[in-house]
Amino acid sequence: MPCAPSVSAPSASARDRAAERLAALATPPGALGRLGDLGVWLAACQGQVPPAQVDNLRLVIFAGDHGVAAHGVSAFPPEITGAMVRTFLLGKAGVSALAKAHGVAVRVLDLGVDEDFADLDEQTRTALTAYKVRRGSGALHLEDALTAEQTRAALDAGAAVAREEIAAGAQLLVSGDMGIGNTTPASAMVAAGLGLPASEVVGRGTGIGEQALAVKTGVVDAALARAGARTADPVETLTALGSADLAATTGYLLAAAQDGVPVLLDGLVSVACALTADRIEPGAAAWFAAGHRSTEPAQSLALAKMGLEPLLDLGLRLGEGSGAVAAVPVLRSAAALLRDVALLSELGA
Ligand SMILES: Cc1cc2ncn([C@H]3O[C@H](COP(=O)(O)O)[C@@H](O)[C@H]3O)c2cc1C
Ligand SMILES: O=C(O)c1cccnc1
Repeated sequence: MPCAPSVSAPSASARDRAAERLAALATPPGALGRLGDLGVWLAACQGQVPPAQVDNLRLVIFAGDHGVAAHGVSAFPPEITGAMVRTFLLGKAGVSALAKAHGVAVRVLDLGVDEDFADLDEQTRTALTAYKVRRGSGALHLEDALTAEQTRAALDAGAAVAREEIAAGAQLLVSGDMGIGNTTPASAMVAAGLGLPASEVVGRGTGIGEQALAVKTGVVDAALARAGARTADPVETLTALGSADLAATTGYLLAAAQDGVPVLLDGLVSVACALTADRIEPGAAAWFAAGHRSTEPAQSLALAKMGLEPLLDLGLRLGEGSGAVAAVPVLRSAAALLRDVALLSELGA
């Protein structure tokens, strides 16, 4: 029987050679700061020095609805999820503008939106819903978000999508999220992974006030209590506390790490799923860089647990992949510096 793919580390020899090249550039030692470190990470992921410029970047937005959204945890109604999916298809969302500016390909997939998109033309609807697992996910404080079979199907779907993008030439993958209420399951997954109470992880999402924040905190604590000891297992955590879209995102990020393709992480959902991927296969996080710091406490806590320092800190709290895509020019800057700067030994001084 073939073994399931597992995660190997980025190339230590490419990392060492890249660090040597960085130290030998015609710049004062350390002058490139974190751009230098980022270039070294990229070279280690690619296994080549200098690293190739990152031209082929792909964002996949995993969309889904969340039963918990009917329980007062978001500032917006669930109908926005489907409306935003249509906006991604039109190329008019926040992340669409950023992706256009930075040459990032965007694909949106419905893993669990609570509607059937009957108004879309057949080709668009077929592509959008090809990996759909269910309509909406269970309200995590009251019932499991998914069945075990649905969790497996969603993890496999995300992995298949990552492999399609890699086969099409992706040099770097980004995950995006769309789903009203999704910061609640994402916070619960971080609380489960880090062993923290809701009060330490929960944030304001789309901009909820004090009252809704108290409701959201209570919901996450109730969900953690309901899941109990199952939170010790990352796949069980997805079944109890996640959703179809979050499980697919986890499978996508894990497959990127297994196949040795680097990832720029986005906000809370992306990072909660990255943490879960790293719990499933420890070492996966070595393939991830943090695009930005979101305003959600759980995102910062999960990044710290994975040892990742965000490239940008702009007060962004959008999701969709926006913070990762905004960091793409930083990544390209790092690659350009390690590729195109002369060596001090070549100066002839
Ligand atoms: C118009 C609009 C566009 C968005 N794009 C991303 N989100 C983000 O906000 C939601 C999560 O926050 P919460 O858990 O508070 O609902 C998700 O849909 C996420 O993708 C949006 C939210 C709205 C309203
Ligand atoms: O951190 C995020 O990515 C985030 C925050 C609020 C709403 N949606 C996403």
